[in-house]
Amino acid sequence: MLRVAVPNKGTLAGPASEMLAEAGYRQRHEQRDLTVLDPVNDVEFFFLRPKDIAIYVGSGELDLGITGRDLALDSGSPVDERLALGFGGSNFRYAAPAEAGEWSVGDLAGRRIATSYPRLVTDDLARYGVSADVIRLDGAVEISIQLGVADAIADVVGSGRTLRQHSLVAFGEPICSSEAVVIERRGSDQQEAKDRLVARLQGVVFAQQYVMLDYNCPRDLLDEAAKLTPGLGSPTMSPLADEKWVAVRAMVSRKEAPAIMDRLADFGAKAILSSDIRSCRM
Ligand SMILES: Nc1ncnc2c1ncn2[C@@H]1O[C@H](COP(=O)(O)OP(=O)(O)OP(=O)(O)O)[C@@H](O)[C@H]1O
Ligand SMILES: O=P(O)(O)OC[C@H]1O[C@H](OP(=O)(O)OP(=O)(O)O)[C@H](O)[C@@H]1O
Ligand SMILES: [Mg+2]
Repeated sequence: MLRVAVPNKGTLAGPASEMLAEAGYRQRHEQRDLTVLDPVNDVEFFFLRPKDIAIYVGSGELDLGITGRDLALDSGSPVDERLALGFGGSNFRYAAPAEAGEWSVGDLAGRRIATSYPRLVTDDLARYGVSADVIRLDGAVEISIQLGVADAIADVVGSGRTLRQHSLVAFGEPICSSEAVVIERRGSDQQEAKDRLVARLQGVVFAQQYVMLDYNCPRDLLDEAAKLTPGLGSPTMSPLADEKWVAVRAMVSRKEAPAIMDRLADFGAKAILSSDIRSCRM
């Protein structure tokens, strides 16, 4: 049986479970449940703290895990990234008080840097050849400067609201650009079962990036229509009762769909419909 780690709380927990459910796996109904057995798919899910997941997967106790790329890197565990899931996006960045002027990474030399991700920070400072005092805190890192235990911080930046609230300004290149990822242990077994779960999740990730467009197109404009909506292979075209018209169906990128629909309408297509795709295998 495949053993898979899923975040039990925090930013990644809800979307991770929703994505697994969409991929056809049984998920917990009770927030407090720590395990869920899915006998149909021969998988057992373990609901763990996001920070601990790479440790369980890296030790070989669990076969796969969903966690943040930043957390996986910070764990130092021997895990590989199998799939990026497209949610939980953030940047891990240095920040310092706005009133202290413009900082660069070199200015961190000899300073105290508070963070919940000490390995990420230590490794990054080493890349710059900067020697500083890394102070490990569990959370609420943004307040540490105000409270006098640090001169600068390195933390997760999502919307940037928390930094602004504490009059902090990010500086330097992002240390890590993160999102939720599926990780596995380097060189572990159960390859076939792992590939199946990853393929199912890939199908959901892919489906979320596309919509299905259906529209009726005048037959003499089909070439133009095919250029606008080439689909992934080629668009499906079916005759209609009225011979002058053809029904066209093609997948298009979700982001580009509204503009493509405008252009289809402009050149005379009718009954242009966009619908969600829930999952797919390409
Ligand atoms: N706006 C955000 N705030 C916090 N984490 C985010 C955000 N966006 C994405 N993430 C990602 O979520 C993961 C951290 O999750 P979370 O903060 O829930 O865990 P935690 O800090 O260990 O738990 P907790 O905050 O409950 O102690 C990281 O991979 C981080 O990059
Ligand atoms: O840029 P923003 O959208 O404001 O989000 C970033 C903040 O969210 C996270 O905190 P979290 O809620 O996980 O609390 P924590 O600091 O206790 O981990 C992170 O550590 C930042 O503090
Ligand atoms: Mg957090």
